[in-house]
Amino acid sequence: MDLLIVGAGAMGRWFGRTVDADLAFADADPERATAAADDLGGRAVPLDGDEQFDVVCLAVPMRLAAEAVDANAHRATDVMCDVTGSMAAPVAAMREHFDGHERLSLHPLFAPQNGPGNVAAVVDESGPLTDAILADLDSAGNHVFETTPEEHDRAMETVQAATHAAVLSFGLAADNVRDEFATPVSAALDELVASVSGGTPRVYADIQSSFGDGTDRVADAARALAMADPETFADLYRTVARSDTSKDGNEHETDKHDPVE
Ligand SMILES: NC(=O)c1ccc[n+]([C@@H]2O[C@H](COP(=O)([O-])OP(=O)(O)OC[C@H]3O[C@@H](n4cnc5c(N)ncnc54)[C@H](O)[C@@H]3O)[C@@H](O)[C@H]2O)c1
Ligand SMILES: O=C(O)C(=O)C[C@]1(C(=O)O)C=C[C@@H](O)C=C1
Repeated sequence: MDLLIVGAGAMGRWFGRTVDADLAFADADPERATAAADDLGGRAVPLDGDEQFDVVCLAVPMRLAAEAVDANAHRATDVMCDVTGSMAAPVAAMREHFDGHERLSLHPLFAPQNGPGNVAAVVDESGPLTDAILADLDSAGNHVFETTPEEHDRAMETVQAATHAAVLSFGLAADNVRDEFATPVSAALDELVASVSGGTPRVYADIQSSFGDGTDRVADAARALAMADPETFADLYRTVARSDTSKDGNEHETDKHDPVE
């Protein structure tokens, strides 16, 4: 299969490394396309070209996903897919601009250096080439699971926006203290702060813009904990503990709304 990857950044490169295809890269910054093609083997092509490919995969920033579908649909013959991290907007745009062809939305739930891992997938219209892409992801050691755009985007409020807000607000609030004072809990949180703050700021800002309801819930919960008298604090603490126990009982939902009754 020949594959055009639009957006030659971290995720575009990950997709190019993972899928067995003849690669071409296009990017708003042509030097990035050339660098990715040189590193991974393939060629750089103009962003505004008309050459067609079996598969076009969009790896542009999330806020540009829908317009990138519109701008690039004419360059795909068989498959459009995206790895932009949101699903409702690109899937709707692919239905509008690439009706009657194979369509796939993928979200690798890890930074490239932490893969392989879980990959959420909306197989909106399947076919031989989407099957081949999914098989390549699987062969690379990823766990691909099917979801819907609605379920995915809702889950991102918890696993991305709320998670990042909790970790980053700890990073903002924490004082510098001597390492000897670290507890197992504070040390684990320090590691998470380092991991989350080691990414690309604009990627994390886009996640907040898209899924920020999760952050509002974290802010409300932190405020409730800060205002609580000892009895109320203990109630809130038990609410979290109960929900964690129910996870051990094989309930995998992590999204608990309205923690404050
Ligand atoms: N980095 C991660 O850990 C990660 C993991 C999973 C999903 N994602 C998602 O993947 C998307 C890309 O993230 P990334 O980390 O690769 O970002 P990145 O900044 O490394 O790469 C994005 C690339 O897109 C290019 N670009 C911007 N606008 C464009 C346009 N209109 N047309 C063509 N190219 C354009 C940029 O020049 C850049 O090279 C984001 O939406 C992000 O949420 C990121
Ligand atoms: O650093 C990691 O491995 C991540 O999980 C990165 C992370 C995240 O923190 O949610 C960042 C953006 C992606 O869309 C998916 C995963």
